[in-house]
Amino acid sequence: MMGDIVLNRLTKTYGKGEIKAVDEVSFSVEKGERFGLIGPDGAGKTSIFRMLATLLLPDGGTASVSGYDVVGDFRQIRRHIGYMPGKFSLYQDLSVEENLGFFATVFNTSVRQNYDLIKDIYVQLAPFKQRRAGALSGGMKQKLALCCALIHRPKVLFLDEPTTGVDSVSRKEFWEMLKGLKKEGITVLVSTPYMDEASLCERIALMQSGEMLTIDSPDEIIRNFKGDLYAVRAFPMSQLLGVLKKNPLVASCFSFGEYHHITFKDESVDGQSVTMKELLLFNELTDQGYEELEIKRITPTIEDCFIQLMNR
Ligand SMILES: Nc1ncnc2c1ncn2[C@@H]1O[C@H](COP(=O)(O)OP(=O)(O)OP(=O)(O)O)[C@@H](O)[C@H]1O
Repeated sequence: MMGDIVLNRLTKTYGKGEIKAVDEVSFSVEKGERFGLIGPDGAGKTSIFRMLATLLLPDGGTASVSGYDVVGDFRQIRRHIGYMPGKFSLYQDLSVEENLGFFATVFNTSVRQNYDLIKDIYVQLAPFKQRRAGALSGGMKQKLALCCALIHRPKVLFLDEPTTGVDSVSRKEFWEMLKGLKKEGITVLVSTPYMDEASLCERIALMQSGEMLTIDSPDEIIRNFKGDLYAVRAFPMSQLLGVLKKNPLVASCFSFGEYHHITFKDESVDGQSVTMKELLLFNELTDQGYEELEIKRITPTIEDCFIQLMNR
């Protein structure tokens, strides 16, 4: 099956080729799918968006959007897509209404013609329609930017970190709106540095330093976590990470909020099962004087999977 967005070994380098921002990345997004690019700053997400939106030329590989080639067919693509860049997509000195009207005019259409598509989102903005975009809250700005990216009824929507710097309530609302676009059949490629947003996509690509770590549904990625994950907490917490890292039972260990997350080594130590290792570790740490010790089996999050894949 031919995907709606197809990347085939797409590559972007900067400088004299020494910075590989996007390194032979391949993936395919189906029509109507909500697909997430998940990765920290510098992973290469923005470069991918800019190449797909025909604002940046690839240095290698190919990519197409709805069958149009990003190099040869850039005009068709520009008419066909909606693009919400991470920053500065709005005119700060124009009002809410004026921004929307402007984007409609650029695409040779009117707000009235496509109002039904943005209605659910725009009603939340309507009370502020006279306000300068620059004076809106972060969450409101993002809603307006989404409306502006949708106003010409694009078939494919590119959203580059739409929730960065937005409060958690607005982030939730924003994802609800994205889910609502499913019924319109719009293909959505969205990026985020927030691992907890990964589960809101149907499929995700985890990215780091220009490379894909894995591509799958969030559930499947979690199912593929290698080993059993445990959360460990004890008092005092300060030296515990180092102690765990040195422990021969422990395979991996990293700090995660108020806990440390660990996996045990695969090979059995003196024929001990994982449960026994948990017990052994508990006893060892108790002997070392740790108090209020807690070791519990947990389900990995996407962030745990990311860290595991990164260190593979
Ligand atoms: N114009 C440029 N010149 C030189 N290096 C660049 C340029 N644009 C991006 N880079 C580098 O390429 C790499 C990928 O950047 P990119 O912006 O695509 O990543 P990102 O995942 O979107 O991160 P961010 O959230 O910071 O934008 C980074 O190391 C970045 O410093």
